[in-house]
Amino acid sequence: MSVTPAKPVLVSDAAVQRPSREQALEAVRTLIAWAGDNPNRPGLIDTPKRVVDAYGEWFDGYDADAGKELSRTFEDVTGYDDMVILRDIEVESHCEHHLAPFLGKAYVAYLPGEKVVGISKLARVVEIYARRLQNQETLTNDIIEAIESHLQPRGVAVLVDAEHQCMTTRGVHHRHVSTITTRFTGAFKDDPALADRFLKLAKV
Ligand SMILES: Nc1nc2c(ncn2[C@@H]2O[C@H](COP(=O)(O)OP(=O)(O)OP(=O)(O)O)[C@@H](O)[C@H]2O)c(=O)[nH]1
Ligand SMILES: [Zn+2]
Repeated sequence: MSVTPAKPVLVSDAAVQRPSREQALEAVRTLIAWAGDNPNRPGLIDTPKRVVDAYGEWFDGYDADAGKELSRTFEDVTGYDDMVILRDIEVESHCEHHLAPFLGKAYVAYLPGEKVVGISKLARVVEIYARRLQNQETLTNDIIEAIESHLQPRGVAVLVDAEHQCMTTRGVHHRHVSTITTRFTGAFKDDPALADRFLKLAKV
């Protein structure tokens, strides 16, 4: 039996330790039986392993540090002082209420202060927070706060547009409803024309 060393969970709670891989496999077997099937039948025998590996991928944001991604900055941008905007960043996340996927796009802009960051790092920040359990509002806030605190820009704008499978495949069963969350800080918050330009450039 392979046992993964227990790591602390992100939100510190003395009563909660990250379980061993074997415990996670057992939990998936339990859910399969709860669904009404036999986890020992040939078609399902390797499923717990696949699900646990998939969880490792879907939730690898817990082991990543957005601050580290934003720590390598550049100062020589030859006087460029307008917003930098990334459109259509893929969001693949899971809601904390149902563990159901929510899929969509993020749009991230910032007005550089002294520091400019490599553009791929902004997409990495989105990915790190998306690969944790949260709701869309928290995802939006987490992205903003990471950029704010590590780059000290003149302002940040984030928009997330996503479809929640907990609304489409269960519960209310409303297809094609997208949820949009936005947050603006600094100059984007103070100047509605700037926020407007962000929305126009994002072409959401
Ligand atoms: N604000 C917000 N709500 C979310 C998000 N993801 C899922 N939800 C909602 O979370 C709510 C959970 O409501 P509950 O009444 O506790 O759970 P439920 O009985 O499964 O609700 P239904 O989905 O309506 O069947 C639902 O209304 C979901 O649509 C999110 O990112 N943000
Ligand atoms: Zn949900």
